[in-house]
Amino acid sequence: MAEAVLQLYDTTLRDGCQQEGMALTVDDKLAVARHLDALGVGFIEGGWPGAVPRDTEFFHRAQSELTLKNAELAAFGATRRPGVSVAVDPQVRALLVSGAPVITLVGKSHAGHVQRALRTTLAENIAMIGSTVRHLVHAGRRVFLDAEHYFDGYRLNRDYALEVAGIAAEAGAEAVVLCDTNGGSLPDEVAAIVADTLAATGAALGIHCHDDTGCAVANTMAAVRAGAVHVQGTAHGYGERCGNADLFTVIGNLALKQGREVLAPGQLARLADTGRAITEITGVPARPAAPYVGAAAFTHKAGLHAAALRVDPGLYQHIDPDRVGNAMRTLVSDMGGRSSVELKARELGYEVAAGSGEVARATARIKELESEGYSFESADASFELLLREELAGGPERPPFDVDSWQVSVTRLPDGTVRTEASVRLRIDGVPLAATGSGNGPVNALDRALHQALDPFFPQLARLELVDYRVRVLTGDTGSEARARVLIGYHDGERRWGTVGVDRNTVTASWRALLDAVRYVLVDDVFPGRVPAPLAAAPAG
Ligand SMILES: CC(=O)SCCNC(=O)CCNC(=O)[C@H](O)C(C)(C)COP(=O)(O)OP(=O)(O)OC[C@H]1O[C@@H](n2cnc3c(N)ncnc32)[C@H](O)[C@@H]1OP(=O)(O)O
Ligand SMILES: CC(=O)C(=O)O
Repeated sequence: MAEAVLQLYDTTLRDGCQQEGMALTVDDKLAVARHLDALGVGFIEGGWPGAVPRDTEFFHRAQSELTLKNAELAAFGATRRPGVSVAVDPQVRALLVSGAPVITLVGKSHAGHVQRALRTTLAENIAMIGSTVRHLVHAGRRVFLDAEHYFDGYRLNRDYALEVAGIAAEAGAEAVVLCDTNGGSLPDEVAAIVADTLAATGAALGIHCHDDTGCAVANTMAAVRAGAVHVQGTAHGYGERCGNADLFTVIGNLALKQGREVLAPGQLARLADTGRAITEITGVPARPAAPYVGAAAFTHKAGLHAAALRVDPGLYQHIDPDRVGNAMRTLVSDMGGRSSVELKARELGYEVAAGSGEVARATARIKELESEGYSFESADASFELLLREELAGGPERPPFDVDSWQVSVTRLPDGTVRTEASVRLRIDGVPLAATGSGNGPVNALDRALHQALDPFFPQLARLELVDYRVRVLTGDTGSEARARVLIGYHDGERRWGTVGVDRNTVTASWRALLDAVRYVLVDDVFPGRVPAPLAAAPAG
């Protein structure tokens, strides 16, 4: 028998927005909807018009500003209130006014919730669901019913849960979406309850899982195996408490592990980019380790893994990252060997061989420097400078020399604090000095360096310090603590990092600052570098 076509239903803009820290503007929501549509999901739930003013505005603006090519817009809302005629219920009316072609109603399927939260009778709740679905279908809308607390409700009172699913289907709901609202279920229970509900009602079933047991994706997959044909989830698993099922993971699993055609041909390769674009808009980072789309999903640190990956990337990767638009990355660290250095060097555009002396020496230096507190995995630029030294057979001629630098922090009588830095450098033997002030020693040193060097090297003007992290590494007994400073830069196109270590935090910072400047200038003094993208900015 042919497998049923699966409906992909995204609820990032409604349930995803119930996540702590998520506060999207209407413009943000419109932008996220465009990305989801471009990916090719079937339904985009935009919010709850009539309840949340921002969502009312979203649906209003969507009518003129959102042209969807693949998806249908769904408005979410509750069934009519107890004892109120559906025709006059203002919230039901707001759903129609939203203009959304699809309406997803939340209805209670847990007898205890009906009696205690809704404070009505079991029969009235059945009537609320039936009459609201019929009303909206009669008005020409496609309707889904989100059966809230379905799995817990089924465990409490199976007959009642089945009655809710049955009445919704009978009234015209296209799918009855079984919700694991509290997210407490496990995959075998979900599979059994979906299968039983399907057998008892014959309704088209959907699944909506929360991740409170860490099983939202597994539960979703189990439900599909058991016969669910409509799958709900959110980008990056955004959602209340522990989140929702991560729709990107579900899509990857369905498409690549089960051969289900959930997206149009070629669209799967947009998955990682869609994930990155959405995090840019929400400002809520995705987990680097998120399957398929995470920045670390195909990132390798262990030396033995790198050795095998050189032979065949499939030896340590479950899929080819290209299939989901992601990329393999290698990290260099003290846990790597020559193969890690070789792979990283190639990633950066250098042709080297693992057996070469240069690679062996770079590997040994990394191990030694990391034992002193350096960390190269987020400092690609510092690694590249080290590698180039080995490839060049010694330190490269610096584009400038440093004579001295100085920082002063002064508290003034009016209570303000002034931080100033001065640097003394030489370019081709010619001395120059500059000063800079900033909101702290690193900022002031950065400005002084720019002040001195930008007139000679205009390409430095693009360099922007975007991240500064300092970690104090407590020494072993008897040795002094050191500071490790990691600095992140952006030049408008690429992002990279440098590292410095010293007992003095400002000196460690200076080293990282200097590496960044040298990194930008090496192309001038050492032409011939094969341009290669540096580590992509992590999604989120
Ligand atoms: C599982 C889910 O995620 S469902 C989605 C939940 N999302 C949201 O709640 C976000 C939007 N919510 C809101 O803006 C508000 O809560 C509103 C507008 C819906 C309701 O606001 P208020 O009327 O002020 O009430 P309050 O927030 O205290 O909610 C309780 C009311 O909702 C009713 N209610 C609860 N569940 C349901 C339901 N499934 N169907 C219909 N009514 C419901 C309760 O009976 C109670 O009504 P009462 O005040 O007449 O007794
Ligand atoms: C409807 C919904 O979001 C839930 O039950 O979890």
